[in-house]
Amino acid sequence: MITLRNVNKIYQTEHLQTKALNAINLHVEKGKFISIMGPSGCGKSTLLNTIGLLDTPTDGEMLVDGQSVTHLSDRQLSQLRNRKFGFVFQNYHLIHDLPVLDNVELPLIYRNIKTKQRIEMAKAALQKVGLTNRLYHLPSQLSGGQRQRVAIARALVGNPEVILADEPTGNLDTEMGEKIMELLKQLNSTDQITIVMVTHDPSIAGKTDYIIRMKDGIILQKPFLEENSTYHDSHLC
Ligand SMILES: Nc1ncnc2c1ncn2[C@@H]1O[C@H](COP(=O)(O)OP(=O)(O)OP(=O)(O)O)[C@@H](O)[C@H]1O
Repeated sequence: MITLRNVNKIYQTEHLQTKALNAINLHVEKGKFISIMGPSGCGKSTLLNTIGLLDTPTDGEMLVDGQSVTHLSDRQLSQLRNRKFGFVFQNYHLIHDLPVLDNVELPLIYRNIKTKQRIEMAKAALQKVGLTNRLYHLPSQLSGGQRQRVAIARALVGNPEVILADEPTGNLDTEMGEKIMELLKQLNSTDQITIVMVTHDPSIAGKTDYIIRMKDGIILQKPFLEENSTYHDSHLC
């Protein structure tokens, strides 16, 4: 579904050059739930944002459904991004003065969907995350776990094939984190949504199909699950 071939990402500031991604080869297969782990600054978010077409590689090739995206215009990239991906962040990224329903509707406004249909789609997404009783609450009137559910509903509302989640349980206590993880697992297994998730929590990562371990911009280790199978080799080119 998504393939990175020899992808590098170099950030250049006035005093420092950082190789955030160093010759990354990776294939994300449809329907999988993958986690990315590694120390702070090793390139996890950069990798996630590159997969989601939010960051552009410095060089290397990226394919989405077998088509190279390397030479797409910004407009083509943002259309593909909006259609294909839903994003979930550690800090929820909700708009504070908009009620839950309006927050979830937002991505549909960019698709020129009419109001009535937008409301129906947003309500359906909120039903999937179990929040139909909070449609008109403001984010400040919700718990952390509920805010993350709203953010997941917003990611789901456009029917994405892939959810990219950057530490979705990072601000939640263990119990809430596990509930969010159950929800993501359910979306993966029932709705066949591919999920790539950055996490620092080994117990959360252990519930995913496989773990990509990074250090200094490099994919360090092939997935530890099924250590002796050929399965992982087909995922990491
Ligand atoms: N916009 C930027 N400009 C310059 N350097 C950057 C930029 N974004 C990231 N970096 C650098 O690239 C490296 C990788 O950053 P990234 O955010 O991907 O790491 P991470 O593994 O997600 O870290 P954390 O776990 O702390 O969130 C870091 O050394 C960081 O300082």
